[in-house]
This record gives sequence, structure tokens and C-alpha cells, in this order.
Amino acid sequence: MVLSAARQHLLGGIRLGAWGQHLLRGSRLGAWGQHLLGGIGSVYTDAKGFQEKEIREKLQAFPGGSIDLVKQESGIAVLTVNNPARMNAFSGSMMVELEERVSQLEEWTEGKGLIIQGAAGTFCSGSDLNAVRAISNPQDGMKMCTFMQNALTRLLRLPLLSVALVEGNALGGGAELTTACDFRLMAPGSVIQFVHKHMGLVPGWGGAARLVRIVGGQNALKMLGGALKIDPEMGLQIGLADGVLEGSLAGSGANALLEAEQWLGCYTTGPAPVIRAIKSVVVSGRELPLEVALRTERDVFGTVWGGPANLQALATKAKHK
Ligand SMILES: CC[C@H](C(=O)O)C(=O)SCCNC(=O)CCNC(=O)[C@H](O)C(C)(C)COP(=O)(O)OP(=O)(O)OC[C@H]1O[C@@H](n2cnc3c(N)ncnc32)[C@H](O)[C@@H]1OP(=O)(O)O
Repeated sequence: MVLSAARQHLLGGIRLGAWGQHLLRGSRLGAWGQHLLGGIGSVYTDAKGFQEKEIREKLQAFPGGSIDLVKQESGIAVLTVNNPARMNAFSGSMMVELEERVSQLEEWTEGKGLIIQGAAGTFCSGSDLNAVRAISNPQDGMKMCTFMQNALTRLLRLPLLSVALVEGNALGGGAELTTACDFRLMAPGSVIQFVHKHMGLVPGWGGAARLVRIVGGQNALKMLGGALKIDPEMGLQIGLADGVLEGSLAGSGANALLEAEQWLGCYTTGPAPVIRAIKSVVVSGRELPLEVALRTERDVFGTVWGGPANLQALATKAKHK
């Protein structure tokens, strides 16, 4: 395949999942279509001076907790931020595990949806403050941010419809993590709060850039400037929350998860290639200049046109009443 200089530039740092690699071999897809269907990857690369291995080793020096992934037959995976003794704060090793779980999801070609939750009824209280204290110099802070921006960008670009199931608190980096999902569902009594100003900081995991795209610049300024506690009602009002869990079902982790699965199921019902193509055209529309997005949409369209689901729908003379 011969790539133009511009295409090569665009491709810099992109990691293909297995599906993307498969499509790459002799397919009709353009470069972005290939990447989108495989889950396009990184913002930073070794070539751009990002020493991932070095940062990974540094983060591993701060252990504790885990990031647990369960891929279900239904095509919906559940990712759990698990460090309940610290209200699910992210240790360094959990940051590394998050990146590894994202890699596993990039390889999961049968997947359609993803739910991110915290263990034990609360979402995530951000970075582990013990680790934060140990690396509180600008160089190390920027390295950690680079690593997390990469992981969260790849997470948001997965060809899966993703939802953050927010129970309890999503604070600091935890609030940023909610913005790396397509949707946010809030349980009664839950709070999303960018506490960064109170810590003398701004978001660094890409949370500010994503927040502006979700709620607009005005609301983002208010949320960051006031370190506002966003409850479910306010979340719905400003478009941060896409739904609020029923009070009757909330309160127990298992029920909240069940409710989130039902909610997400409204959007993930159908064949995986179609659901993944839907996410891919939305990512391209969200992230790319219009002309590139249009070409990508055409290319992704080509993967489903005349495909099994399309032919079956044509054969059954579907009516959409
Ligand atoms: C801001 C930028 C940065 C980034 O983007 O990377 C960050 O995210 S920094 C972290 C920002 N988050 C915080 O500052 C959270 C601080 N914690 C709290 O406000 C409270 O602990 C709260 C509201 C999460 C829970 O309050 P609650 O009264 O219900 O419980 P405890 O305070 O008793 O907490 C239980 C236990 O968890 C420990 N904990 C909580 N959060 C963290 C954290 N982020 N890092 C490390 N440890 C945390 C807390 O210290 C308690 O431990 P204990 O040994 O019992 O004292």
C-alpha cells in the first residue's frame, strides 16, 4: 500500500487491533477506516519522544489495586476500577493495567459495548495521592499524563459503545475517566467533580479537552473554575449525564450494573460488525476534519453494505413502523 505524506503523518502513532490488521490486508478501506474499525490508537509514540517503557517502569513502582476486565458472551465487557481501600484511586500499577486492558479490548473483535464501574459502590477518587506525592515534580507529572492521555484516548476510540457507571464519587482523575466513555449513567446520590482546582492543578489526562466537547466551553469553565459537584440532576441538565439509574434498583452494585447493561443494550442490540461500524463513523465525525470524516464514513459504509446483516434485512423486506 502506498501512502501519501499526509496519510503517513496521520498514521503516525496509530496502533492497529487484530481486526484492523485483518482489514488492512487487501481491503477497500482507507487508512482511517481501517484504524477506526480496529480501534485507533495512540496520540504519542516513541518516535515523538514518548518513552512508554520508561514511564511504565516508573508507574509500576507504585503498586496496589487492579483493573479487572470481564468480556461477556453478550458482547458487553465490564471493566472494574478496583482499589476500594482507597476509594478506587489509581495507583501507578493500575494505570499500567488500564493500558493493558485497553489493548485486550482492541483485540476483541466480537465486542459491542463496554461498562466501566468502580468496585464497592463508588466510581474512582482519581490518582492515588500517595503516588502523586512521590512524583510531584513537573517532569514526572507530564510523563504520567502522557501515559494516561494515550490510554484514555485509545479507550474512547474503541469500536465499542462505552458507558461510565457512576456510583458514589468520580473525583479528579476519576471525573476525567468518565469523559473517556461515550455515555455517563449516574446513580442517585452520585457526584462527578473535577477537584483539580482545589489541588492547585488542571486536568491532565485529557479530561478538559473531552469535557469541552461534551458540555461546551461555558459549562466546562464553570465546572473547572468552581470545582462544581455535579449531581445527577445537574448532570442531565448540562448533558454530562445520559441517564440516571432508577432509585429502586440502585444502591446495590449488582443491580446498578444490571440496569446499566439494560440501558446500554438499547444501543448495542444487533450484529457486532454493524454496531462497531456505527461507533467508528461517530468517532471519525467527532475527531476528523469534515472531508476526511466523509471519506472514512464511505469506507466504513463499504464494510457493511452487502454484508450479512444488510442482505438479511433486504431479504426480509423490513418495514420500520
Ligand atoms: C487532581 C488531579 C489528579 C489527577 O488528575 O491525576 C488527581 O486525581 S489527585 C486525586 C484527587 N482526589 C482526591 O483528592 C480525593 C481525596 N479524597 C476524598 O475527598 C475522600 O477520601 C472521598 C470523598 C473520596 C471519600 O471520603 P469518605 O469520607 O467516604 O472516605 P475516606 O476519606 O475515609 O476515604 C477512605 C480511604 O480512602 C483513601 N483515599 C480516598 N481517596 C484517595 C486518593 N485519591 N488517593 C489515596 N487514598 C485515597 C482515604 O485516604 C482513606 O484512607 P485511610 O487510610 O482510611 O485514611
